[in-house]
Amino acid sequence: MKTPVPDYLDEVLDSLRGDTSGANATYIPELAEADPERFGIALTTTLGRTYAAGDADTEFSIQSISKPFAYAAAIIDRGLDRVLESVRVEPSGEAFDELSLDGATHRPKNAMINAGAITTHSLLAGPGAGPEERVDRAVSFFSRLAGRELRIDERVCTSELGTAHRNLSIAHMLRNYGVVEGDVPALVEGYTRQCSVLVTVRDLSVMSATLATGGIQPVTGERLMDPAVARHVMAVMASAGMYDGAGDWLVSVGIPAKSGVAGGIVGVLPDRVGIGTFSPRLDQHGNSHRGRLAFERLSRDMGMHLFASDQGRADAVDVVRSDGTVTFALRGNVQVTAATELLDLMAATDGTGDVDDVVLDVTRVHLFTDLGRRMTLEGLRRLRLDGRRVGVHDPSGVLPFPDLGDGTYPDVV
Ligand SMILES: NC(=O)CC[C@H](N)C(=O)O
Repeated sequence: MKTPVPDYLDEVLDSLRGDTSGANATYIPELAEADPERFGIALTTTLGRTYAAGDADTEFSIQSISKPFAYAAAIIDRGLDRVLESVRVEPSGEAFDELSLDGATHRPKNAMINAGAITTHSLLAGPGAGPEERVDRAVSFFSRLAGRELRIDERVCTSELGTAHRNLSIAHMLRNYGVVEGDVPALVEGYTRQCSVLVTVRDLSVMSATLATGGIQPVTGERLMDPAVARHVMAVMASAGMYDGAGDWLVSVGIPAKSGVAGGIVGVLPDRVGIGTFSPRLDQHGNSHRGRLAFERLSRDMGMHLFASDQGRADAVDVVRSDGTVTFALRGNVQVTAATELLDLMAATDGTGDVDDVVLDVTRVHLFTDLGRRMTLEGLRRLRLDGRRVGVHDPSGVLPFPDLGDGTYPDVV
């Protein structure tokens, strides 16, 4: 059998291909030259599977889609408090390139508009970092998120730097108010290099799936950020990622997202999927027109709206019984839903006198929330009090030090 998911994605692209509304960005001359017919989509689940259709392997510059990921890196490098001192988390309702600062604090309103993103870039790689280190930090972090070595498109970068007057004026304004320090042209060059990293929709979907899992790259299994950082970034994407179209996007698509002027859009549905689309013609907000329509289709057809209440989560508990052993295999993120399910299933083994051993298999768990962990361990503790032998199978260490509350641990199996 062949999975029908790529066929579905193909159908989505085919149904939208004829819509040629909008236009390539022209303020970066190199982008005006891009083939406007390109159209690609990819979707990566939190379990690490990628499905793609159309121009899924075409590279384009990441542009503003770099902003949420650079923001995550800055929070990792400097700590959230330090970053919040420089950049606020309020939606601006303004265009991406607005010469915008909060009136009272003279701070950029969020990290998704250029003023905030230039500031974020200045915070990369620690206090003493120079321009090159900041760019290296961005490129290497993006590469780990994508799971492959990414590179900068020097032509796009040079092209943008030739006409970067607006970003230079934003950066001078930031420098004037003491929001950023040091050499302004070098800062704008670094930010522009960050925006010129080449990606495909596959890369974008894997990068955003890493936010969806709460910071674990779902293909390589590497933890790249704390769940709190991923949550913070997704929340800011939801409120400000689509600039002055953010409210409309959140209502009609309902997927936290970030667009770039080269025509990419990245979207993330926590605990479920990361999505990337690419189509160069932009609407009046500077967001890809057909990309938006593709997101609307996915949201509608696949029930992906963040606030839809009728959708199951990827998290699940499988129960396998054999010869006196019952294995509970957990999957996804273990929070209140999966943990209550697990406890109910554990309680149901009570009546079965033929079970001696209980094994908890957490091989496919991305993370335990605090609550999920406490509930799971409490279930194991109670099963042991009932006279069962309990063991945990945890090859990747997602449930470290599973103290059952009395200083003892389950067996390792
Ligand atoms: N919206 C965007 O993608 C803008 C990114 C572009 N590099 C700029 O700073 O103008």
